[in-house]
Amino acid sequence: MAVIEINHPLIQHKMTYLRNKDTDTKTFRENLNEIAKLMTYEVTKSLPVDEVIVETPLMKTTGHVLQDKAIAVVPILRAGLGMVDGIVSLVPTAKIGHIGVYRNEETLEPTYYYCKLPVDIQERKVILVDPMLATGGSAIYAIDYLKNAGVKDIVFMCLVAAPEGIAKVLQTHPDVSIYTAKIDQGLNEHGYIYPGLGDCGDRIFGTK
Ligand SMILES: O=P(O)(O)OC[C@H]1O[C@H](OP(=O)(O)OP(=O)(O)O)[C@H](O)[C@@H]1O
Ligand SMILES: O=c1cc[nH]c(=O)[nH]1
Ligand SMILES: [Mg+2]
Repeated sequence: MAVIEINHPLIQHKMTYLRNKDTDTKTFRENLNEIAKLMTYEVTKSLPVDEVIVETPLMKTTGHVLQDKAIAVVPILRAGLGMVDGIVSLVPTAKIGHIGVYRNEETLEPTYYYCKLPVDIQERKVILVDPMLATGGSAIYAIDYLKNAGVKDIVFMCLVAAPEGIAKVLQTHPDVSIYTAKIDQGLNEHGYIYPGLGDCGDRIFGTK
């Protein structure tokens, strides 16, 4: 499908705080969640709705509600967890799955370690989330896993994407749209996105 870079002043403002190496853990977490929330408005633009009758204090009228099995949010552990609250605070009907994948520091290959998905996930549009799209290895692994579980409709939401990772995902999964807050310049020799924001999982959880 496509890569959509969501340029919005509020997102740009908050991204600058995420990038700043001196931003403390609490502020980092708050901004990450707020950006995910702002991006959700864009990503959910085409969610299906059902027509219902609702009674106001004056009269009956028709309204619309999100279809019951509309979406599932699936964070790629750990850093994806930093986006979940912001998203589900806007979409209360969303179910949540988890896929644990970490990148081997030497080979940069994705290493799978955990997964739990809603039983009806194949009936839902899945918003797969991870703040960072670097080589694309983790995202591609997770998309493969979801497709093997029968999921048909997947979009990928991240905050910072390297051109290399975008190309890899679009090449292997052209049916998956990528929503990102920023397309950055590239990857350094350690597979980190530059200018980037460092190791996102470690900055969210203070593990380094
Ligand atoms: O596109 P890739 O080259 O796969 O890199 C991106 C992945 O790397 C980071 O996770 P990490 O492996 O550091 O695990 P963590 O989120 O638990 O820190 C990040 O959160 C992505 O999941
Ligand atoms: O820049 C990067 C690349 C991969 N994973 C991260 O957390 N940051
Ligand atoms: Mg990760």
